Amino acid sequence: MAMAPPVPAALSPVAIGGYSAGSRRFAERIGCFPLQAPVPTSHDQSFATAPVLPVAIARAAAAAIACTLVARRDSRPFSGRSPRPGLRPFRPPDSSVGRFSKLRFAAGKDDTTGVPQVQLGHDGSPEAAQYLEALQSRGLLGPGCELLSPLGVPSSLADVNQTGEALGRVFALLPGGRLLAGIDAKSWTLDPPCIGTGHEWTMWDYYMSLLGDRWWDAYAWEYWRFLRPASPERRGALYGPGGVEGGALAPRPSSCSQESEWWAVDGTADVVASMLAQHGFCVLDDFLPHDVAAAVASSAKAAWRSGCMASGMLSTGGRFARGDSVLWVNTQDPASAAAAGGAAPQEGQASAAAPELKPVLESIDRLVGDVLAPRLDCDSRLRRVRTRSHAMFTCYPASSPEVMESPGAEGASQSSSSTQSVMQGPVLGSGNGFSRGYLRHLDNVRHLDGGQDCGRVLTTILYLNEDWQESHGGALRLFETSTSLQVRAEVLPRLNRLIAFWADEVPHEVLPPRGRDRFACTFWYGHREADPASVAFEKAPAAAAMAGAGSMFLD
Ligand SMILES: O=C(O)CCC(=O)C(=O)O
Ligand SMILES: [Fe+2]
Repeated sequence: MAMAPPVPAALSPVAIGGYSAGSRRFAERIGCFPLQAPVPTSHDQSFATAPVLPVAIARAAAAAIACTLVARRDSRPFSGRSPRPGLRPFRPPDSSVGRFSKLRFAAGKDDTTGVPQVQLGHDGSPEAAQYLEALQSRGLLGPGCELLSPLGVPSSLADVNQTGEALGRVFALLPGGRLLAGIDAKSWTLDPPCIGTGHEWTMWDYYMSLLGDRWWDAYAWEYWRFLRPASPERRGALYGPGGVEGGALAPRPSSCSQESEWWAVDGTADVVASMLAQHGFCVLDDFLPHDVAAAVASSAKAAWRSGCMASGMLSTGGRFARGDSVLWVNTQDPASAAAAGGAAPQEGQASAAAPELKPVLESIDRLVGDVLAPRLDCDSRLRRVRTRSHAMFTCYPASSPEVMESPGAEGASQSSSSTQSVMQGPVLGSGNGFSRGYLRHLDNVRHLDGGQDCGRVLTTILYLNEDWQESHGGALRLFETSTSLQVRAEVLPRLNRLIAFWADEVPHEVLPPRGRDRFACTFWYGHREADPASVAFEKAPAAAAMAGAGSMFLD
């Protein structure tokens, strides 16, 4: 077997975020956010300090979960206080409790409209009718749900009925063609506002604690019911004529001969800034000279091949939501760090001397500090920026052959035309209860009920994948903030493409890549030094940019 190439010095891990296994399990169990990122003490996944959780919160959460579990064991509907604000257990009418233990998912997709369609079948029984009416009356059927037969009339669906299994009374055909295992829907279902709120992950943690791996089916059910493609007007405004991806793509003037930093030229810079202001994100192709981007891409690949990337971890401790592997690389110049008070990189840290990262940093800093900040001066967010994170390299590994061959993969690859790309979703990537992309989230949940401000203001991502086609999946799907699961745009992770978006305003999801590893490098601009892995941002609009900000790591 060929030897993996050596890791370039520039990519030796600084510290890879995460929590000690014990504290992570604890956080997962009670579904609470650790309040403080622990300071890394070594270069692996373990940190010495466990996250600090106020005892009162921990006890309250544990008690609420215990109460729920007891309620379930007794087969009584959950009647305790909801442990998660925003989580409202759904209770079907009493007569149907216990009857819908086999909500069955099967294959289905809509070929014509591009609107994700969930088709619901049932056995025609009064209980099924009650259940579906209850869903409908609570607005829980979702916009794409369609009954396969009128209530009271059994739905005929030959291939589902032929399985020979005892069917439940209600079953669902989801887009993507994947046959999902049944979930127990007897005591609750999710409320649309839960999806994408600050409590989303604690809620899914909670469901996981009840359902084990089957939580994924619940997620898929909710996702496909409520996913809405971008409206035609929105598509026209964001995607450009005929384009299905690259929303708010900054137009590179054909007259511009400048290869490097063409986006900083006056008129174009105005367009870029106004895209961010108008849409909340902007996309720049050919962001760097090609050889600079290619060098970063090959470093990322080398790091992945040499095995020095570690599993991405949520600050909640949950692992299920993301399928990437991560490597943080220090971008701080050792000399200036030392001058700023001895915050020199520790053993194993890479430095700003990393030749392939230096021009990247210079360009991204220039974009944020010289192009966006002065033009968006009235936007208080950019004025607050004082720090920039180190570089976070990510790899979302190619889906395994089994996933590739599943009906879901087939369904999704057929959907590569513009109207149907929206049919791709996380269901395709699921396996062992984990996502192979990164489920919908915000990079900063500060606006959301109970959300904590992690300090991130602007997310910038440089994509590193040559010849990436739509059939490779892996798009960054951006959602509207106001409406649950309303798609805003999709962006393919093409080499040398940069996307910038507001960390607290644009919910997004990474769709699972197909057949190819997907690489990217992310930097966050923040308003305080405590943001993970941050350093002072020299071009910071804030008057008192933090000098020699410390390094905290949390991926
Ligand atoms: O790689 C991407 O496109 C986005 C990754 C992401 O959302 C994250 O790391 O927070
Ligand atoms: Fe993100």
